[in-house]
Order: sequence, then structure tokens, then C-alpha cells
Amino acid sequence: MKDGLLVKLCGMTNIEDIQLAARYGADYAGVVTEVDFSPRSLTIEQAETVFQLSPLPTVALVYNIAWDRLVYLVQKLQPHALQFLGPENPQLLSRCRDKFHQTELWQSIHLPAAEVNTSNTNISKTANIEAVQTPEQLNADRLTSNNISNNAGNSCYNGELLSPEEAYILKQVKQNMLECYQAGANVFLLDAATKINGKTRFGGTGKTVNWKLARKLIDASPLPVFLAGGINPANIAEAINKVHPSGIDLCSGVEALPGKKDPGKIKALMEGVKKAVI
Ligand SMILES: O=C(O)c1ccccc1NCC(=O)[C@H](O)[C@H](O)COP(=O)(O)O
Repeated sequence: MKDGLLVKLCGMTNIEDIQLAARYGADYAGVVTEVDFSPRSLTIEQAETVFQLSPLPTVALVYNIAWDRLVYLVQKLQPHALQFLGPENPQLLSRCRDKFHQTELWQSIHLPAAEVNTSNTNISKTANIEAVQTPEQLNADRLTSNNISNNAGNSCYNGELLSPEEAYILKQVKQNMLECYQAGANVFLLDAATKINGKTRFGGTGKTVNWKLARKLIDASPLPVFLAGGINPANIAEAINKVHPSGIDLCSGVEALPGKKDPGKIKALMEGVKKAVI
């Protein structure tokens, strides 16, 4: 990875937007690939030209993709990195580590959206998953009130008081990050999971995460961590200064409409980055 604060602009659907991002100094272009719940998703076939022509290192974002299709994706698109949007899956990371030697493995780590009041009652209304059935959804499961209620009592981390719910999430997420690191992950991205229209969304939500938790996870992480979730030109400097990430990752905050970037917003964002890191 490069030195300095890194910028990944995500949800790219066309080469013009990636060229624009490169001109303004972004470091990575993220393309959501075969994710049916994203309005910005491209099929592998649609993404081919974008990956071939990209002036920036590309990150292919996937969710619950079949193994054969993933192998095909890597052969066809040859991304710089694969980013797994699904809940942490050390077995999958290990399998990819063994198979794809040239490809970095990036893992999204989901936290509740910041405006979610993490009291038991509200968590069950907003971040709880109504049908937690598969092992892949364990990440979402850890946000549920049942889990949290077993961990009552305030905890203190680095002198700062955390609510019982925050302390619970911190402990669980640190453990998951450790397992992913041991399985071969190269980068983590902290992003918001939130319910929109009754469905839990694992990214592209425009919602910020709990920055206090994010900072603590970054301080404890053995790997570089990007901060994602609801970052935009107006809050970028504060995000960098408060959270100290290795990089930032954003999508909707620099869009004119879903899937189309806004040059003015990208320019304003990159100016904010420069101001914050000087
Ligand atoms: O961008 C999407 O449409 C998307 C949908 C589902 C999962 C992930 C998605 N994007 C992944 C990203 O890396 C985004 O940059 C990240 O989630 C932050 O999005 P935003 O809050 O809109 O900046």
C-alpha cells in the first residue's frame, strides 16, 4: 500500500468517473460487482472494460458470490483487490489467499450507523436482522439486542467510557478482525450496516458509523483500516482528524445520483483531505 492517507472512491460504474477520480488524486476505484441489492452493481461482463481501462488500482466488491464465479471474476477483471462485503469469513479469506496470489484481500467490517441509539430497544428496531439464518449473517447478528443484553455494565477503553453495547461490539469486532488477519486479509474497511426499507444494507448507505468505536478499532488493528460510511466533503476533515484512518472510502457523498459521480463534490472532497492531512 502507498504511504499517506489513501482515498478510495467506490460505486464506480463507468470509466469517465474513474478518470475524474484519478485526476483529482484518488488512489483506488471501487466497483460493486454482482451485488443484487446495490443500485451501482455491474456484472462481471459489464465491468470488464472499466477494469481494463482504469487508470487507478481497482477494487472489486463482492457479496456472497459463488466460488466459481469469484474465480472467473479474478481471471476476467484482474482486480488489484477483492473486497468482501459480507460478514467476516476467515475460511473464504484463507481459500482466496491460497488461490489468488496477486490479489489483495480487503474485508468490510460493519458497525451500526451512528444515529442508531445503541440502547437495547433501538438496536432491536433498527440494526437487528429479522431473519438471521445463515452463518454469513453472524456479523449482523452480533448487533442484536439478545447478544448485547448478556453484557451489561459500562466498560472503559483507553480512559474513555463505552456503553455496554459499544463495549460488546468492540470486543466482538476485534476478535473478528484478528481472525480475518490470521486468515490473510490485507486491509479492513469500517462501514455502516443499517436497515433501509426493512432490509439491512451492508454499504452505500450514506450513514456514518460510530467514530468513537472506529477510532478504537483502528488503534487496535494489525492492518491498515479505511473509514467508510457517510463521508462527504462537509465531514471529511473532522472524520480524518477524529478517527485517524489509513484511508477513507466513500460512495454516495460524491455522487450527483446513484452511480454517477459529481466533479464538484470530488474536488471539494479532495480539498478537504488535503487540509486535514497537512
Ligand atoms: O455503493 C453501494 O451501492 C454499495 C451497496 C452495497 C454494499 C456496498 C456498497 N458500497 C460499498 C462501498 O465501499 C462504499 O464506499 C461504502 O459502503 C460507503 O458508502 P457511502 O456511505 O455511500 O459513502
